[in-house]
Amino acid sequence: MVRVNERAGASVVGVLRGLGSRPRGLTEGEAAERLAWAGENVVRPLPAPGWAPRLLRAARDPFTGVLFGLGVVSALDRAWGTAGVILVLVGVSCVLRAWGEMRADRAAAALGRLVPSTATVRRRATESCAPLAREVPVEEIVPGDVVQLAPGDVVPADVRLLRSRGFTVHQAALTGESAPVPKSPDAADDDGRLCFAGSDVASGTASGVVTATGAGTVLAATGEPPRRRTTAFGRAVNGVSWTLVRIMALAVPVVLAVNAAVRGRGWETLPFAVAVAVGLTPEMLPVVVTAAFVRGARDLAHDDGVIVKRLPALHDLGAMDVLCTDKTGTLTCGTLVVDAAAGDRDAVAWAALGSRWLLDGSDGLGLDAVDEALLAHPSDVPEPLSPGHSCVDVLPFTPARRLSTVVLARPDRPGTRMLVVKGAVEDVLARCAVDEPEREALRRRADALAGGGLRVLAVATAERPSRGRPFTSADERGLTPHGLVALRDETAPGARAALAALTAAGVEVKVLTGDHPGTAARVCRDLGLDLGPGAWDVPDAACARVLTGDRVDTLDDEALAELASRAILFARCTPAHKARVVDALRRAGRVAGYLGDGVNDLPALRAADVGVSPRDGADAARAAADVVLAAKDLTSIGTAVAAGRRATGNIATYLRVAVSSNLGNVISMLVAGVLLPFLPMLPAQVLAQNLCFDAAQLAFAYDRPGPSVLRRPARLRPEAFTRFVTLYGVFNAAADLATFGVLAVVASGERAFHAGWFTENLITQAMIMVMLRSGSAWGTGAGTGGGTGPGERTALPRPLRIAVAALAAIGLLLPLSPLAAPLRLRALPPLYYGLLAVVLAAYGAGLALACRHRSRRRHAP
Ligand SMILES: Nc1ncnc2c1ncn2[C@@H]1O[C@H](COP(=O)(O)OP(=O)(O)OP(=O)(O)O)[C@@H](O)[C@H]1O
Ligand SMILES: [Mg+2]
Repeated sequence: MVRVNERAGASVVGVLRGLGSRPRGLTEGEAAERLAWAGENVVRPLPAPGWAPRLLRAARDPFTGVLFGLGVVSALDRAWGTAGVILVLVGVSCVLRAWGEMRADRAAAALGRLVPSTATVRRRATESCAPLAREVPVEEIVPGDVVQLAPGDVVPADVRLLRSRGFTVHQAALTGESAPVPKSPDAADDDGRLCFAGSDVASGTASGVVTATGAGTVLAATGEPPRRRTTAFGRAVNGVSWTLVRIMALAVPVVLAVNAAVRGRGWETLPFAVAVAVGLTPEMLPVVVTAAFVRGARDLAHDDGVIVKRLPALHDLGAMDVLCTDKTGTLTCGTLVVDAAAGDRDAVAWAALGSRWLLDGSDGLGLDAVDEALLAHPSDVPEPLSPGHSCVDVLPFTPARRLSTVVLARPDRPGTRMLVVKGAVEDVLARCAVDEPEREALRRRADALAGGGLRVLAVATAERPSRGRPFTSADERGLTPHGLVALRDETAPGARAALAALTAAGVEVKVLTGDHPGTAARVCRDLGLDLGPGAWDVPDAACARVLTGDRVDTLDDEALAELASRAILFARCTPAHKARVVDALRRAGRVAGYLGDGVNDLPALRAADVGVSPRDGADAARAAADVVLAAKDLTSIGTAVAAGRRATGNIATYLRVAVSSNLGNVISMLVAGVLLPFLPMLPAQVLAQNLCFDAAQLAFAYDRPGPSVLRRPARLRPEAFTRFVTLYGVFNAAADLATFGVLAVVASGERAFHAGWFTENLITQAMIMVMLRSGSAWGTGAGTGGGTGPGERTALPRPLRIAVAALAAIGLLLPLSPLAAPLRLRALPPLYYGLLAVVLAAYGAGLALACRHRSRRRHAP
């Protein structure tokens, strides 16, 4: 029935007629009917991928690539046993990875649904009723609905504009382009008249008729939105993966060369060399990662109402070492009150007049806290204009302009128009025609008021001859100032404590605001952020801790990265400045979070490693954020950071334990391969052992890391990781070699050797699972290459206790069970177990000593 987008070019009347709608909107009955045939307005850029694409994507990971390569090499060599084992490993790891991703996507989608979004539509109860603007869930929008749009809204469907005022949108979700694009019903082409689902309203207000919903929108047709750059989590996992891949690739030639040099063996050692390399893979990584994230995100949603929309953001939260936050509405309450005594009566009256016309022209939409405060202020002065005047145009506020203008027509002077301009003091004064001393005096007064923590606006007016074309920002010139308006904004309760807690947890806090540096500096000091000595208005040297947007503009990327690391407060920032500062911090190697609630925070929310928005922030801010906080309660960000660190700590524990024991095995296999006349481990045994290890290590997703993990940013650091696994890998190999010695004395034959090593391997693995986890009684191995202080032990959670006990039991009992024969293992003499106990005791003592030594070194002053 209603074909849509191609009608965009038609006249407003034509479009409305084509859609069976009217400027007053649909009736509730019509809307319900249309919902039934058009379906819910759910824009899903791509249907959730099925198994095949997921498996393909899983196969693209570096481990799978190496494993697959090794499998091909084995097959070419006709080593069918090894090739078979590898094939099983590749298959299992791809399936697990795909399954993990599916679970993660479902969990994220379920969490995402907890953050509902709404849109404002104009509808009528019945045909004869007056239209009412009301909020409806975005899913209930139908073609023909008349929607109203204001700054911070996400455009809910494809919309043909009917009316607009200074309307601009970000189309980043569609085009990746971040600058706001103007839209108007009078634009020359379709692109200018249409707003697309998924765009964010940057400034101004508009109403429009919905031309397409759900799968019919351009967003649905375009497919996946432009991908964000690699996240901190992706970088960390890549770093660790490639370290392992390098070791794996090195293992094959080393095994071949050593065997050739020492034993004079040729290519026949290839299958064995391959098995050694395969032994290094941490196959369970994707499963442990998903389980840790899903669990962390569920707990956060359940206990604290914090929604993690992109699961790896949990790692990025834990890894975050700098949090940039906006000020107004985030660190402050955002409920402004006019301070009449501090400002000028004349200015307050003019500003209130401007706000009133803004309200009138926008159906109450698009008013921000400043205008609301002015409207709420009880007027004690007469109207500055005689009654009967009307508003003919509006140049709305944008964070880049920092001012707003209403254009009024006066009945007493028909040929002229009156411009009423209010905005940031610097920006308004720059447009005023006054002599230097007066300008300077106003500026000084504004600085003094700002220094007291007040938000200050300047108000100015001008008369212009009326003319045919609309007024533009070029007309905001030669103004006459009317003085200053001062507004009070209390700091948010709990903000000081929350910032202190973040700082104590190793997260540096920086404030990025569009406000005056004086006002912002005062708020920072009130919240306990140390800005150092010196005044904000002395550039650079005196106070490097405060930077303004103007100064940011003069710096190249390198200089900005350096200064941004030192500065605490960035004032008079446009949205672009905020994003540039966040980018600079990331370039300087920091993991940067951004906390913000408004349209002026959107580019920065997208630029950050992790974007955080409060639930009552603008729709667009919530849509752009990775994490949505329950309320304006800043303490919950600390809770979310702790959850992120816990999840990362568990992943790191898994990696450390899995890779140290695997590396230990590789070293032992290398040595044993040279010493023994037979293979130290058969492919089937490698697989059985891997399966046991993998199953047991899944329990790490349910570990509770020690408190030290929560004390500083938790990052997977490839270098620290490599050092750690090398040290404990060598330890592990030493225990293996001691066991080989024991076996040489008490056992004879291939099967006994394999059985002896199998038992020792599983028990040592159980031991390091207990001893190398963070928060263990042996005081080591914390989070991510870090260390646990003395007395920080946390009890072994139940899943881990069961896993460890089962692993040790299988190690002891399998060679005695009926499974021993198919695995080509054999029972061992009792003497072996006695001697093994001695080896294990020595290994345990050695581990404990090494752990203590490491942790003492870390905690040395
Ligand atoms: N409705 C408004 N009308 C006119 N000027 C405004 C209005 N709102 C804000 N301003 C001025 O523009 C400046 C920048 O506003 P912007 O919204 O970018 O940031 P902010 O609200 O001050 O701070 P934050 O970035 O911390 O949210 C304000 O400091 C104020 O001087
Ligand atoms: Mg804000």
